[in-house]
Amino acid sequence: MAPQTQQSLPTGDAPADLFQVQSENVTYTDEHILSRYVYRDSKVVRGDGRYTVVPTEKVYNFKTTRTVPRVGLMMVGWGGNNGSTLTASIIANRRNVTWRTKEGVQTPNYYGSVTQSSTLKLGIDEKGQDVFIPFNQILPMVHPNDFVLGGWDISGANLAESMERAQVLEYDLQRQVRDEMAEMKPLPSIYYPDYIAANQSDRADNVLKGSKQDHLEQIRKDIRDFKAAHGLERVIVLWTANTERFSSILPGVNDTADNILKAVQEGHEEVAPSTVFALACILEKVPFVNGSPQNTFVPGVIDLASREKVYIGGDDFKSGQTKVKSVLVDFLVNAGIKPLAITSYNHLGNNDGKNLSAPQQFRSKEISKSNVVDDMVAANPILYKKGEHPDHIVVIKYAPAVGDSKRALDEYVSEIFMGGRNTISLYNVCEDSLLASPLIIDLAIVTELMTRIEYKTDDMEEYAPFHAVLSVLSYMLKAPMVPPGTPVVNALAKQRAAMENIFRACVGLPPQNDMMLEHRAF
Ligand SMILES: NC(=O)c1ccc[n+]([C@@H]2O[C@H](COP(=O)([O-])OP(=O)(O)OC[C@H]3O[C@@H](n4cnc5c(N)ncnc54)[C@H](O)[C@@H]3O)[C@@H](O)[C@H]2O)c1
Ligand SMILES: O=P([O-])([O-])O[C@@H]1[C@@H](O)[C@H](O)[C@@H](O)[C@H](O)[C@@H]1O
Repeated sequence: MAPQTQQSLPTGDAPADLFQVQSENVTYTDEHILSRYVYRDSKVVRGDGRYTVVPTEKVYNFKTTRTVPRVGLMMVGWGGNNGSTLTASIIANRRNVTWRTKEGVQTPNYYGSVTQSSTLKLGIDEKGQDVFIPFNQILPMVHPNDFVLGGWDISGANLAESMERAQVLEYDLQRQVRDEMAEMKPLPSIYYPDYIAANQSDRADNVLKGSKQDHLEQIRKDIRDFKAAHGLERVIVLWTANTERFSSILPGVNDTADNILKAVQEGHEEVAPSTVFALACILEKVPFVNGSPQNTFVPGVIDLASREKVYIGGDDFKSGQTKVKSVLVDFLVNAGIKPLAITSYNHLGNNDGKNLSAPQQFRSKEISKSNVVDDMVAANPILYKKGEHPDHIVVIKYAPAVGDSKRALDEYVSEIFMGGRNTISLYNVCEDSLLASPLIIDLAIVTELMTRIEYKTDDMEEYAPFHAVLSVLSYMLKAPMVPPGTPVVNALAKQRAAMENIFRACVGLPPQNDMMLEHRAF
């Protein structure tokens, strides 16, 4: 069989459809891609210490609208390090701005975005070679260059001032995009001081007055006005504002849709700004994604999103230290190696770090960073008895001098063969915002794509959207939200495979299985 050679991707702008699937199970119309997909799994029946396994099949019919709408991305916390960095980067990519650093001329890209800079295997060619395509070609997706950007911030600084304040991007790039960014000004936002660190108060010069109900109505109006002003067909709202403290879950207050809406009307103190934003979005039929760790989605919000069939997703961008952890622990446990202690320490000096230096805001982050290994540990009862798990320590310290350049130090101590020990130490340094910004792109793109996909099983009369809680976003998130009562998956490879295989199914392709029998059985 011919050796695998580095495959070159199609150059230039891919045609409207880079590929078409020829199958009796796939139909292309001008409006839709229709696929009939046989979902195969195995049903396990427990016996007396033995299992009976029955392979199962269920037909899902998928319908994907092919036309990509004009999409607005409204960020809460637009003037922050992530929001300003993302905005400058999209402008740079859109205008193909180049800039000089000591390493020479730099060109814009979307590295770190799985939709823009990763590939997937389409199949094998006549020589048995793998054929790869850009991930964003598997289904029609919005291109980040086409996002219409806007949003809110409690800081009134324009986006050029915010970019300068963030100190993330090289000056030679900043100077070339600052004029355009200076025209961008965040809308006034909701500010409830006790939800974020007191050290944020000096930024809060761009805040809404009035009651919580007034705030809800204003955010709804902002969304409608933004949509109308830019002729948008779809708006996605994404929280990249500061980490809030957790809200208490209170029966009669935030446990149902009606109660949480009543709590807002009554101005209940236990309703966070992020929750008001989520409610406003749901009522405007606009998807809302939470890039921070707080429990924005109290039960009442999930109830309302389900009732209104509006997508919500979260929590907390999975950008660096946790992303590595969700790969490393998956490798160790699946190799039969038993992590005994995971110590994750990091320090950073940006405003996020400043906010997280307050105990309640740190606690929100500690929770989202600590649960990421639970599914991998629970899946291996050979290594871990029921309820047993590795020591897992999370430390975050604020060191202004290092700015956005987060230092992450991790130590993994594991038990290996015959009582041996293995210690892996990692030192991971990078601009936190350069890790998070591509995730914002992917969260917005995948969320928008999901609004154009419906499914119908043979026992359903009509096509329907997926569950309101978009668990398919989990690859980009530390603490993935899932429909109530369903399993949480944190292992990064599984998360990516799920997203890829769902999109493959929408064009009638089987899940990627890496069996490569064509290269093993001659
Ligand atoms: N790698 C990463 O950067 C990363 C990874 C995971 C999660 N996050 C989370 O993303 C969020 C943003 O990170 P960042 O580095 O951009 O932080 P940042 O502090 O630079 O930006 C947050 C912005 O939100 C604004 N803000 C605070 N409360 C607001 C409100 N109620 N409404 C509107 N704006 C408000 C602030 O003024 C600030 O401009 C943080 O919660 C952080 O924990 C970041
Ligand atoms: O995603 P990740 O690198 O594990 O976690 C990061 C933390 O280490 C960092 O302290 C925090 O400021 C970022 O918001 C992010 O949450």
